[in-house]
Amino acid sequence: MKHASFRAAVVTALSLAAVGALILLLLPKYWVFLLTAVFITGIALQSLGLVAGRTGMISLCQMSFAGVGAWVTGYLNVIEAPGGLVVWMIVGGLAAVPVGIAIGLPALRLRGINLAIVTLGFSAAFDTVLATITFPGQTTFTQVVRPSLFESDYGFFIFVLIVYGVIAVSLEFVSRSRLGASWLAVRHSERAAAAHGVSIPRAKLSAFAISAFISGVSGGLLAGYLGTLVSENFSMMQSLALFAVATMVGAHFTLGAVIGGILITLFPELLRRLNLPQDVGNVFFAIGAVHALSSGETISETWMRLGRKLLPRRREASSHQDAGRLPPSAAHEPGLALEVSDLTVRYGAVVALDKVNLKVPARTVVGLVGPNGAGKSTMVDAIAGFLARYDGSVKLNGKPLEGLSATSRARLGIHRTWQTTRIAPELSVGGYVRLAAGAISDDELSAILQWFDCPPADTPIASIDAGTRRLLDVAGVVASRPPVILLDEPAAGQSYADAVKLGERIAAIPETFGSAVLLIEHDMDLVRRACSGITVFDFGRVIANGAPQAVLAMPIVQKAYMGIELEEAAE
Ligand SMILES: Nc1ncnc2c1ncn2[C@@H]1O[C@H](COP(=O)(O)OP(=O)(O)OP(=O)(O)O)[C@@H](O)[C@H]1O
Repeated sequence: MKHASFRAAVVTALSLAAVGALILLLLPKYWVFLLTAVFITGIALQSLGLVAGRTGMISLCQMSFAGVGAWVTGYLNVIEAPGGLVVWMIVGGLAAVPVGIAIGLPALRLRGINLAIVTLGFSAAFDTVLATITFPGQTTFTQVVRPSLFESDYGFFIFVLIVYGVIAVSLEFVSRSRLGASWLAVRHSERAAAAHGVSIPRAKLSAFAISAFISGVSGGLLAGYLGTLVSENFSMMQSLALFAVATMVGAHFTLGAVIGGILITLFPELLRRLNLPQDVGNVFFAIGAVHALSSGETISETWMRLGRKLLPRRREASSHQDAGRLPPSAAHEPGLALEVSDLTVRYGAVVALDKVNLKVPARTVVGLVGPNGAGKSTMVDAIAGFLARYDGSVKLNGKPLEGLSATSRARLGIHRTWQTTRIAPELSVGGYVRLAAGAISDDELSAILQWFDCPPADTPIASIDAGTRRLLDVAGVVASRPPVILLDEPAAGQSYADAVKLGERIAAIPETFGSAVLLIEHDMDLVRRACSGITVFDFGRVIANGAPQAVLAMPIVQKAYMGIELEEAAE
């Protein structure tokens, strides 16, 4: 994993160095000056790509964060604070962080259009404030002093390119870390992210904070680039145009941020040469954004897809390394791992669970079966903390869980899978297992993936089929070796042979990893193979409980589950 981050970082740094050298060698000063703006805009786009592209939150006030950074940089320049532009723009970026967190707070509750309105409102308010207080040095025409090493336009281009590279490389590392994986997981499914113990508030606020910092730095760079600034540089319209371009190009890709920077900077230049009004650019950006949203593909993704077709095929996803060693079996408390007492759940008038009791001893696999609508998934939701309220109690190793969120329950040791997988397709196989399992060595990761017949760690999840994703879902929760694992129909979509194999694997989980498993399944062969005990639900009540063979032979179970009439079953 670290190697992949390092490789990506080196590729990014070398590409930027090569592009920078070509620009400096081949282009006249005017174009170098314009391209400096491309990379400054690219930095602002990277910041928006983080919050919108990676984490899935709409931010229509990104240029306001840049405005905060620029204002602070301008102020430090006017008072001749020590450190010069490098320090000023970092301080400017840091000043934007609390603003980013303040804007991120509504994002904890709001999504989509509601979050868009809040961020747009902030942008409009910031416009007014900036127009009133004006930029430091604006009225006295005090130029922001550039670093002495990078004073000329050529020098400042190199300076901006270095800052762009440092931010792009840092984002490469962060995006491959657990924090980066948690942003993608939150974007894809907040519930699934919480089930892995991801703190949704922390993921969202960290995305806003880091994004505001980067945007603030871009504002500081703009101050050094232009010398003096006016409030129009950071207006609401600028934020809207930035968002439209970020959506169109896919600003969370390094390539996308550069393409977006080129569009925003050079399109107005083209329009000026064609004697067309500048506003035409915004119309073009809006159409591009709508196209990207409706086609589901950004310009970067289109280019990368075409690149993959045109360029000679890289070797297919690597095969597994030599089998590593599985992590040791976890030593969880003996006794009852999970105890559910008198659990009642109502959805309005529907009583989904009615005073249900269930026990899962440590290091065992217990099956939970019943016809469709019997209440099995509701049971998993209640145990894992995904229901707003229920009556009764759920205990993990004897400790009541009432009042704890899904994230807290996951951190205490209840991990679950879902009936339909909710794995972020942008992650790699290894990235997903690390998100689900936390600290795990490369060897252990490889061994677990092999144990479940999952593809190697560097395989992109987008390239694997639905059945394999379900296996990966199970591998992720098992790799974390929690006291209790809840598997919701893991064999759905698997072939008979694969389901048999999966049953054997699930039966071996307690011995191999130390976890207890509550298994919901309709495949009775798998249940017989994997479980030491089963509980049968019908209409939200427990109708039978005991050893699999005996319970599945009960007439009441056969009638409820398989539709066999009592009389027939009794014969
Ligand atoms: N969000 C909801 N709002 C209202 N009713 C619900 C909701 N979720 C489940 N129900 C109802 O609660 C009952 C139990 O549903 P649940 O999904 O838990 O059953 P299940 O045993 O998991 O079924 P399946 O095997 O089809 O997944 C059903 O009558 C269902 O219609």
